[in-house]
Amino acid sequence: MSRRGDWSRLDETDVRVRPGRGTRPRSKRRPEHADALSAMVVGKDRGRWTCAVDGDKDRLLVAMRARELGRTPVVIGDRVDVVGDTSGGPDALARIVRVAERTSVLRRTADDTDPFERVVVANAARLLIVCALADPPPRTGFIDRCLVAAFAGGLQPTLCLTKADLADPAELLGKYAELDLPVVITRRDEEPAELRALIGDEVSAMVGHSGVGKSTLVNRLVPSAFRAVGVVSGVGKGRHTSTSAVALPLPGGGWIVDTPGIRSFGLAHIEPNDIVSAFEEFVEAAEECPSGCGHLGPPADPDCALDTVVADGTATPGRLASLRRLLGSKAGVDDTAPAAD
Ligand SMILES: Nc1nc2c(ncn2[C@@H]2O[C@H](COP(=O)(O)OP(=O)(O)OP(=O)(O)O)[C@@H](O)[C@H]2O)c(=O)[nH]1
Ligand SMILES: [Zn+2]
Repeated sequence: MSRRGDWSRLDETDVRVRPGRGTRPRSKRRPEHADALSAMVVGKDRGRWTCAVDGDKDRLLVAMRARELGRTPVVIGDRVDVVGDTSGGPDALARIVRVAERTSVLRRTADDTDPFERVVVANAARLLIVCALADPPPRTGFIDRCLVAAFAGGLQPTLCLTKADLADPAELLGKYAELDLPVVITRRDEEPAELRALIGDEVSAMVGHSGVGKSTLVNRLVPSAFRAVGVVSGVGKGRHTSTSAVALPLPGGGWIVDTPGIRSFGLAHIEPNDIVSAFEEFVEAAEECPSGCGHLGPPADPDCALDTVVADGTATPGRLASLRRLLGSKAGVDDTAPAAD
């Protein structure tokens, strides 16, 4: 199988033992592991994965990758099958034998230490884009790039605007009105009840620059008693020692995946049509575009058909402008990456 690009379509047939080289007879297939347990990966540290059996925060185990998995990446949020010592005891080590097809992916961008874009969170339903209304001032460039990563990766982007005691959200909201995004506005002296309800029992990934109030929010969402899960995986509070993402369990059954150390998102692989797909009313028109159309409109794409959707009244000019701003932000130079924390 070709590994790069194909991981999202993995199924159990991909973890068969490979046929021997040359004239050696085919090795027999591995047992199907009918007794495997299903689990969600909630932590990853130095070749060990912490998994929650059936997504239950009270049934944690630590696993290694089974040899038959080859180099299939296993990341936070992955749904995996585990076998072996699944007792979850202090010295118990289970084995991950299968990785389920992913429903969404969040990739971090390549950087100096690693030339490949890599998936950092799998299967998150939502991307919480945390942005302070002031101190630090909001950066729309960063928000736009997060939106592109979410739309292309199949996550529902959600704006989470913090520090509402310091500034009025109206101006910033105006810039995103046409995108129909869920928005929650928070401040540290208030319970984030609305955010809690939005997350529900699903997995949400969280991103934001340093200082926007992510920790403040997480502390409100995740009671300290629940925080122990992060410790098992060797991350959690002492996150300065690690840049791994970690999933923290919420009282409502959902999980929040903080992504410390992720400076920006991998957008290089994204095709314009991946973004257009998230804008239903433009999808059909995009098929009429010349091949390779970037959908930016004139002068870059003078024959782009998306303008016809506005001309016939199906979409507003503002909606197309918002879509094109996102398409443009993918192409733009990423000077919006938050500093490493
Ligand atoms: N005025 C005001 N300040 C806030 C609010 N939320 C957080 N802060 C402050 O903003 C600062 C940064 O908050 P953190 O929660 O540490 O931010 P963070 O995003 O986790 O930052 P890193 O830990 O650097 O990643 C702290 O001094 C908080 O007290 C808020 O709603 N209003
Ligand atoms: Zn086009």
